[in-house]
Amino acid sequence: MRISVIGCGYLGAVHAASMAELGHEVVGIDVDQRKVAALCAGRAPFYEPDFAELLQHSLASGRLSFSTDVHDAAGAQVHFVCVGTPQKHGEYAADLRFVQAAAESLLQVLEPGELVVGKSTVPVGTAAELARMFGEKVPGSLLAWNPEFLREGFAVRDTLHPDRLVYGVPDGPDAESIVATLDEVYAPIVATGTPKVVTDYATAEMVKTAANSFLATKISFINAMAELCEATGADVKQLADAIGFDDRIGRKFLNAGLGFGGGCLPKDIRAFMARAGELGADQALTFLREVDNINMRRRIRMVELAREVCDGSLLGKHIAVLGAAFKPDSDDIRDSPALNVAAQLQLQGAVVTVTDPAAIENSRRQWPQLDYAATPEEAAERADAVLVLTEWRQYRELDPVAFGEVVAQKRVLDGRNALDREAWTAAGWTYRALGRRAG
Ligand SMILES: NC(=O)c1ccc[n+]([C@@H]2O[C@H](COP(=O)([O-])OP(=O)(O)OC[C@H]3O[C@@H](n4cnc5c(N)ncnc54)[C@H](O)[C@@H]3O)[C@@H](O)[C@H]2O)c1
Ligand SMILES: O=c1ccn([C@@H]2O[C@H](COP(=O)(O)OP(=O)(O)O[C@H]3O[C@H](CO)[C@@H](O)[C@H](O)[C@H]3O)[C@@H](O)[C@H]2O)c(=O)[nH]1
Repeated sequence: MRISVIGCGYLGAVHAASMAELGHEVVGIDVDQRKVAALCAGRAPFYEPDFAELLQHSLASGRLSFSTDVHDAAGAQVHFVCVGTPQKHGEYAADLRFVQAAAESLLQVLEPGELVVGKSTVPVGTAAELARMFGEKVPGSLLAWNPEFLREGFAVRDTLHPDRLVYGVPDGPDAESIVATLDEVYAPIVATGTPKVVTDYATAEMVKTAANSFLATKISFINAMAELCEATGADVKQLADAIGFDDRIGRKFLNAGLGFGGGCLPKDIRAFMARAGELGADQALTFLREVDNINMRRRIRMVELAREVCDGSLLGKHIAVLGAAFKPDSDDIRDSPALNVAAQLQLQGAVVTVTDPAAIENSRRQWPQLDYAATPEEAAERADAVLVLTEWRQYRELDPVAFGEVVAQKRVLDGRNALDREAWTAAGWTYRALGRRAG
C-alpha cells in the first residue's frame, strides 16, 4: 500500500520507517529541510534506540523516502498526520496550527477515496472538524483518528508491537471500509491478535488524553506520597513496592522522584483541562490541576534539597547535574525536569555543569547559559554536590568509590530514586533522595 506520513518528528519518523518495515511504500513529508536531509541520508535526527537501524533498513529496501514537497504524497491511499501539537504560548490549550497547516497542504494532493489518518494528540472535537473540512473540499475523501501511544526510548518496539490499536471512525457507511483499510495498514500487527478498539472520533481522541492523564496522575499520586514521606520519615520507595504488589494498583509508573516532563504528559493534561473548560466541563478535570501542581513542586523541592545539602547556600557552589533529557534513552529536552532544576540552581548562584549521554547538543541550544561536560567525571570535578536527575543506565551503574575521587564533597542527590543507596553511603557519600530519609 502507498502511504504518506506528514510530520517526521519523534512520532512521524518512527511511524514512517515502521510502516515501510511492515511492507508498505512510504513517503515521509516534513517542512524541516535539515530533518528531511538527515532522514534521506539514513541519519536519525534524534536519539532513539533502534531507530537508526530501522531507518537504514527501510531506506535500503527502497520502500521508504522523505521529502519536503507534499506533492510527493500524491497517490498515497493513506495519509498519516503526525505533526506536533505543543502547548500554546502562555495558555494551557493545544496549538493546532501545525495540524491546520498539514491539513491545508494535504488538500493539494488529496483525492476522493483516500484516507487521512490523524495520529497527533489533539483536543476532542478536532477530528470531526477536520472531517467536515475535508468532506467539503474533497468530497469522497475519508478521515480516521488513530492515536499513538509509543513511549520515547521504546518508540520502535511500541510502534511495531503496540499494546492496542484504536480506530476512531465516522458513523455511517464509510466506517467499514475505513476499518478495512486500517487493518490492511497494520495487517502484521492485527494478525498477532493485538487488541483493537473501533470507536467514534471523540472517544478515540479522548482515549489518548485520558491515558496520558492517568499516567500523569499515577506519577503525581506517588509524588504526593513522597511529600508525606518527607514529612513523616517514611520511605516512598518501599511504600510504592508494597502498594504495587496489589495487582489492582501495579508497580509501574509509581517511581517517585522529580516527576514527569517531556513533550507529552505536561502539555497533554493542560490541553485536556483547557478543552474541558471550552466544553463547560472544567470541573471534571480540576484534579489534573493538582496533578500538575504536585509535579512542579517536586522540581522546587529538588532545588531546596540541593541548598540544604550545600550547607544552606547555593552561592558559588559547584553542582554537577547528571542527566538533561526528560527521561533516559532519549535526547528530548522538552519540559525536562532535569534542565529546569539545573537552570534554577544556576539562577540561585550555583556554578552548574550538566552532562548527558545524548541530550547535550539540544540542551546547549536551549540553555546556552549552562556549562556542559561530556562525562559524569568531568561534570563532577571538584563538585560540592552531584545531582542525578535523569536515570540513564550509565549513572545508575556509576561506581561510587571511584566517582568519589573526583568530587570535592561526597554529596549525592538521587532525583530519580535510581541509585543503590547502601553502596553510595558505604562509599562515604551523603545520600539524599525525594521521599526518603537521608542516607
Ligand atoms: N513523541 C512522542 O513520544 C509521541 C507519542 C505519541 C503521540 N505523540 C503526539 O504526536 C505528535 C507529534 O509529536 P512529536 O513528538 O513527533 O513532535 P515533533 O515536534 O518531534 O515532530 C513534529 C514534526 O512535524 C513537522 N511539521 C510541522 N508542521 C508541518 C507541516 N505543515 N507539514 C509537514 N511537517 C510539519 C515538524 O517539522 C516536526 O518535524 C504530537 O501531537 C504528540 O503529542 C508524540
Ligand atoms: O514512574 C514514573 C514513570 C515516569 N516518570 C516520568 O514521566 C515522564 C514521562 O515518561 P514516559 O511516559 O515513559 O515517557 P513519554 O515518552 O513521554 O511517553 C508518554 O507520552 C507519550 C506521548 O503522548 C505516550 O504515547 C506514552 O504512552 C506516554 O507514556 C518522564 O519524565 C519520566 O521520567 C516518572 O517520574 N515516574
